[in-house]
Amino acid sequence: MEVGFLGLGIMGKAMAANLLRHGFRVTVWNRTLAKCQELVALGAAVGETPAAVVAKCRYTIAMLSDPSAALSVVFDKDGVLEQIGDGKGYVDMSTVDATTSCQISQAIKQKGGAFVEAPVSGSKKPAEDGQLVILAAGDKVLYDDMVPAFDVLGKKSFFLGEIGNGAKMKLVVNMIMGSMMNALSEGLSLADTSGLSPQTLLDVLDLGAVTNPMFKLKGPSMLQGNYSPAFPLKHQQKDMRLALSLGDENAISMPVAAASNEAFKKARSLGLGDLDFSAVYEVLKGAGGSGQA
Ligand SMILES: NC(=O)C1=CN([C@@H]2O[C@H](COP(=O)(O)OP(=O)(O)OC[C@H]3O[C@@H](n4cnc5c(N)ncnc54)[C@H](OP(=O)(O)O)[C@@H]3O)[C@@H](O)[C@H]2O)C=CC1
Ligand SMILES: O=CC(=O)O
Repeated sequence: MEVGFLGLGIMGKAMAANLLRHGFRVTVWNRTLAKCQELVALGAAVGETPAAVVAKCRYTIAMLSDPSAALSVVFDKDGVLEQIGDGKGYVDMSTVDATTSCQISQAIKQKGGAFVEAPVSGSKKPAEDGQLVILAAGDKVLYDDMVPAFDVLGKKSFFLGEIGNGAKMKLVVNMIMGSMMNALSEGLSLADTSGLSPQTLLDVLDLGAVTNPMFKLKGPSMLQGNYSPAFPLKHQQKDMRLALSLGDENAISMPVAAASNEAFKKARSLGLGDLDFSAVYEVLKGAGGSGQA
């Protein structure tokens, strides 16, 4: 199977490499073209523009930072729309809002192409290991065509029906994840300032009802101040913002998510946006704990 791949950031690079490892022929494009070289070394071909990739490949996957990047790659000059058409499929796996996804879907369908949104749950390591959870929606025929690729990229894929449902599901999941990260950060800070060992807190949490892979993975590195980015904080804040907007549209009160969003915004204002989202701990330590914000 030949696929195009647009966007070689933390996730896109790992996902495209995984497809190559599993025998897919992959043509890559990245806004900063130099980043394609690592994939070329693994056997990828390079397309000079998104349009060139779509012209060459029947199926093209995108993994881009946010709604504005997702729209730009489709609608701008040399974008996906210039070459999409009958018999071609476009699969956007970026985390965006439902409105962005619907806009892309309508434009692609108008040109005769097929569209699936397929954001993923799971971070850098699951992307490297092909263990993502894929939250797809849109054209069912294209979804079925993509199953061999989804089987390589993920451990499970859900087909959620009409366009927008994948985007919304992803935002709900990440809203919960961001709030949990804030709760963990506050707990570590409270333990520390009240004379308890934060490491012992992690050990206690791990044995009780709230144990989870995220606390297990992130907790120890947070205590070491290691925020090497797997999931950049600026993207988590984008997801909180988009989830809150979904809450606004549906008149759902989300005080916990709103407070968490404020902490992520504060972290961004302190220049922590490119670090891992667990760096929000630095803000919560600064708010009352022993650490420096
Ligand atoms: N990291 C993670 O753990 C996870 C991330 N996600 C989601 O996946 C998406 C990608 O995340 P991640 O790989 O971490 O992000 P990165 O910031 O590492 O990569 C972002 C990618 O988007 C490209 N890009 C940004 N702006 C534009 C633009 N205007 N036009 C064209 N390309 C652009 C970047 O190109 P360039 O190299 O030129 O900057 C890069 O390829 C995001 O939506 C994120 O929320 C989902 C699950 C997990
Ligand atoms: O979007 C981030 C993730 O870990 O999932």
